[in-house]
Amino acid sequence: MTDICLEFKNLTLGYRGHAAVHHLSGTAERGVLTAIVGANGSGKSTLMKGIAGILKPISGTCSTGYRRLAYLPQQSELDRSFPARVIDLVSLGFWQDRGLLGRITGKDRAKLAACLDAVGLTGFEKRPLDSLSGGQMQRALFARTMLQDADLILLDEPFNAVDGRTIQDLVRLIQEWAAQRRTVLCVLHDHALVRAHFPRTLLIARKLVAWGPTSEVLTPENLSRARNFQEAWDDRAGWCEDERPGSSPVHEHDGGPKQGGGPKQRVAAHV
Ligand SMILES: Nc1ncnc2c1ncn2[C@@H]1O[C@H](COP(=O)(O)OP(=O)(O)OP(=O)(O)O)[C@@H](O)[C@H]1O
Repeated sequence: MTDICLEFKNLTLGYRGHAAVHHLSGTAERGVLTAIVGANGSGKSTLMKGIAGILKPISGTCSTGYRRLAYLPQQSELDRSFPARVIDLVSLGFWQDRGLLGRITGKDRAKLAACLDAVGLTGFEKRPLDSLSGGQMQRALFARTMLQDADLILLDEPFNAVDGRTIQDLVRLIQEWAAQRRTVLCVLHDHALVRAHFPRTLLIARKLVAWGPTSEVLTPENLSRARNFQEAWDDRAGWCEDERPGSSPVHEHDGGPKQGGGPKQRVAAHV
């Protein structure tokens, strides 16, 4: 039995016919902690949405071998003015087991208390969400993620506007998840943090630049290639930049997988 949790085959994702992530192929193994790195607009969140099934592929496939998925979007995509308390938000982690109106059992309450304790929020149960600091909110969202008991966890910029102490605590939790054989993909901008704590990295610039051991991916050469790809990108294009008029025939990503033969990857496309 394979230990692959995720497999991309020539995956292209985008919006209204405009591709945002091109021809991604590779695999992620179970229990591996991977950082997703790239400039603003390089397609990191688009990739997360594709894996979560929120965006359907324009072409290619994203196949998954996971049992349960937990997806934590960027904080900017969350509405904190919703009149709810910490306990309401965290209890949503039971949704897959209990449904929205399901009764929470005594055992569930003990689990909930343990998760709040693990993120340092014991005593915050009744606090309204709009009274939390950014770091406290992120801790509550991590507690909800823990309750989901997912084997594939997607975190989109979880450390934005979060202080060093909170980052340290949350990184420790992420490492525990990986030690429990959960697969974690985490979008990050801080390369020092990635080098220190994330064994694997996927570097993206609308297409895969490199994917593999972090020390082999975050090289000056790969980062410079990523910058060049990104700068050359035309957001209005509906086709691959490798196949623009004048180089080879144009395709619109609607005829199934067609390889766009870009520059060769320097690192094997699997983790
Ligand atoms: N809902 C949408 N509709 C149309 N285009 C979108 C949508 N969301 C993202 N895009 C475009 O897709 C491209 C990739 O965006 P994406 O958000 O995936 O990048 P990112 O790497 O996550 O950026 P950042 O680091 O700024 O969060 C961008 O050109 C963006 O404008």
